[in-house]
Amino acid sequence: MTIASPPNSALISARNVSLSLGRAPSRVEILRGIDLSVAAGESVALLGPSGSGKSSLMAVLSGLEQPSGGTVEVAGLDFTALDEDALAVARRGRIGIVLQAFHLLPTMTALENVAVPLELAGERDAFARAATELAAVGLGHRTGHYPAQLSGGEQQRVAIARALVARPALIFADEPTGNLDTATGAAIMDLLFERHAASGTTLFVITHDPALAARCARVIDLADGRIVADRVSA
Ligand SMILES: Nc1ncnc2c1ncn2[C@@H]1O[C@H](COP(=O)(O)OP(=O)(O)OP(=O)(O)O)[C@@H](O)[C@H]1O
Repeated sequence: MTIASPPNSALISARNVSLSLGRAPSRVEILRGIDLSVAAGESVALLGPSGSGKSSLMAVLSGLEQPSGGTVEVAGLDFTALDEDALAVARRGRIGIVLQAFHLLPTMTALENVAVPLELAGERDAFARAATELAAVGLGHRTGHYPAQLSGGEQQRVAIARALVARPALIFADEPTGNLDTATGAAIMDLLFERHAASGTTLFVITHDPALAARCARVIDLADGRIVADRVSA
């Protein structure tokens, strides 16, 4: 008789993940045997020197990039078995991504930037939900503005509203405050942590900022493509 293994309760489960890019002799080993499990509701900071592979690991865990080896499961779905289109569908509604450069569409208003991805996903009340989300990040009075008419902090709020509006279980943020002054950056992080606390959203944040890392319950150190420390935050 075969005994079934228990269901994997981790929200993110990476096993022996490797990533190499380029061809020999200039092939670069970016991730080397990453094993990582993140439970639903955790807040995780990913630290490490420049070039250690943080953004690459995030790209692999969020389904933006396929690893060269190993497996990545998110919410029980084997990302490594999916093609690009299926990955895009899998990310939709499950994963929100916030990057250092806000990546807003310059020809769309704040409201359209937040609503359009939802609308493309077939949500009928996309604009109403986008307006609610913009109000929640303190931009209810700026919905008709274009990105160029907004400050850096306001643009990042729009990017956060866009990431949160589909109510994803998992938020990835890659140095979300890197382009902002300290006070604005702290306010932006408050938004992400408020959502984490209120909705149990799992938060995975890449940062160089020790103060920001200390706000996460768990801190992972990456060096040269490997996890070298995985600890409870001090
Ligand atoms: N498309 C690519 N082709 C070749 N090498 C790449 C590519 N993307 C990233 N790399 C290399 O992979 C390594 C890891 O890059 P990555 O951006 O993941 O590091 P990081 O830890 O996020 O760095 P930073 O803190 O500077 O953003 C770097 O040496 C980088 O030059």
